[in-house]
Amino acid sequence: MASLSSYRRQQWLIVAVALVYLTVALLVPSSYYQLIIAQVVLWATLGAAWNILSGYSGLVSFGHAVFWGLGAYTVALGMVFFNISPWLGIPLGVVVGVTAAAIIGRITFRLTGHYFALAMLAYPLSILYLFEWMGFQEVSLPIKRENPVAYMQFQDPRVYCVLALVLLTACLFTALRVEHSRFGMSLLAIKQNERAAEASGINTLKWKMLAIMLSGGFAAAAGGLYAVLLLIVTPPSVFGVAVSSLALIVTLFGGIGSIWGPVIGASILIPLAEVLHGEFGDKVPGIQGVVYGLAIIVTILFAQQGVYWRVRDYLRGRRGGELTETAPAPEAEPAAPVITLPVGKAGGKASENAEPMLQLSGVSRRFGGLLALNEVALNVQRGTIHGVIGPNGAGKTTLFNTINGFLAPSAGSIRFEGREVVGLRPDQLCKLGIGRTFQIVRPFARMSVLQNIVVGSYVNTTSDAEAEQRAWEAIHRVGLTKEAHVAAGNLTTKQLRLMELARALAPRPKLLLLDETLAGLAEAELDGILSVVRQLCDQGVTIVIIEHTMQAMARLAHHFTVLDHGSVIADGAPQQVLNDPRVIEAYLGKRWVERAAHTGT
Ligand SMILES: Nc1ncnc2c1ncn2[C@@H]1O[C@H](COP(=O)(O)OP(=O)(O)OP(=O)(O)O)[C@@H](O)[C@H]1O
Repeated sequence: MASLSSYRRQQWLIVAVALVYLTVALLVPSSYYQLIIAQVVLWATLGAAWNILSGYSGLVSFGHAVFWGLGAYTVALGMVFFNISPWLGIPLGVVVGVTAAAIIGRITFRLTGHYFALAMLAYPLSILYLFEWMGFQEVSLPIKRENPVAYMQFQDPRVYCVLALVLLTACLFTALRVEHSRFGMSLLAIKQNERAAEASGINTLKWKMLAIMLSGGFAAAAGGLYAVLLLIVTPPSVFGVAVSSLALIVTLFGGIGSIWGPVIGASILIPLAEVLHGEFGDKVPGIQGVVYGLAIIVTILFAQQGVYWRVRDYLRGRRGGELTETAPAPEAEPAAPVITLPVGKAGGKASENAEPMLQLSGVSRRFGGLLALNEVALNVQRGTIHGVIGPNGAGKTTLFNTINGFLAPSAGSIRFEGREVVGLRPDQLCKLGIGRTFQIVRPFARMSVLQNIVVGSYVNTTSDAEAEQRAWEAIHRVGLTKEAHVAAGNLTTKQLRLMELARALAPRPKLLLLDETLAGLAEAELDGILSVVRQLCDQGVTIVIIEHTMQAMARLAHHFTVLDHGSVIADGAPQQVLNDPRVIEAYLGKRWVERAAHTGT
């Protein structure tokens, strides 16, 4: 996590930027330019609100106009029908925006990727037609000459700049708080790999719901103020595709996933588009669209993550790839964590009569007509390394997915420490003590090794300091202390594997599922990882490992289970299993079994 000083610096920077805007707004003589400044700030607020959901969690929304429009219409209709002042109308709009966000999130978070993006597009469009159908084609805010201030109707447009700046500052402070908390780290983890985040104990639905509600609230507030500024609201002007697109464009151009992106994007693009429209709009109608189109092309060609990240990467590249805003490594290493085993002994010596830590019986999993797991029975003894092997497509990953809750078994029972765990979510299983790594390592590339691992240690910790302490423990255990502040994107394959291991260790699991942890490593690199895995077992972590590298497995595992076509075909001590003709046949084919029998090997 970023240090406190970096957080404070950013807070001061927000205040400084707001003051610069205020000074410019006060100095600019023409009310036309003052209105443009107010609009810049409102679009930056919409972009920053969009960023809280889409920038951090990666769930791209093409439909933020729905919140903006609901905020605008709440203010307009409240004033027309109930004489409600915008001072109250805007907070009411926020309530409507947050409620809409909660409903939309609950429905739409079932989807991911481009399905989510397209579904989001449907909301503002359907509401646009609904409002037209209800006869709200053009709603003008009544002019209140008798008491303008009570209805937010000011002679001086600079007052609107001040109000918009207050809103933007609140939104940026909130976004900064999110960015520097377990909330933001959890959203970033979801963005990189939602499944890995769940396996790290993160309740992904909870954080996504919070993000969309915050985002919807700020977008609605900005929409409400926009209605006050323009005094007229039409469905296409507040629910139209152009609104959602602009939120996206200013943020993508300025820098996605950073609080500064929407500010940079809106500050460059909105004045450019408005001034060109003012100067050449009569000769080149739609010139604003050209500006936004060019901004997208420039982003795609020169700065896919946006101007902010391009500049930051350039500056960081000159400093040499280290992340400087992270806290320094503690001078004295934290004491090695003590993991106590409730039953049995650590060190790969399972007690013969002890109840297995993990017990699977009759576990089947169907994918349509394919039986990926067929009545699998498996006992993992506490304190052992249990290898699961089998040819490609045998069902090994499906087995892990059912154990850690990604997939529900079609039949059978899974007991962990005597408790039936079928039906529990991955984050709940992680809390119980089941950790997991993945075949494909997906680090949070821009985050440091420490930050990557802190995400894993949020489970069962209440404070950020405790989470960081646990992350350090995990870092020391896998031997990545020196690399703690290096950006994960700069690690070697071996270091990435160790980091992934540390992330799974951070919540102090009792049982660790390692999915092909040795994949992609050179022969010389294997020993380092193998000794870490052995050490973990010696410290009391029970390990189930899937691996293709048979020699490495034979050196590591105390017990083998072999899967083929979803069924267990052998189970026992490594040597006994490896000489089993059914295993040789599954791996090498019938001819090898005959040859082995012939030669006696
Ligand atoms: N979500 C899914 N939908 C349909 N079929 C699936 C799904 N996941 C796995 N399968 C199928 O189930 C079978 C077992 O796959 P699984 O990935 O568990 O095998 P594996 O032993 O891990 O293979 P590998 O060693 O190649 O990773 C395969 O035939 C695979 O195509």
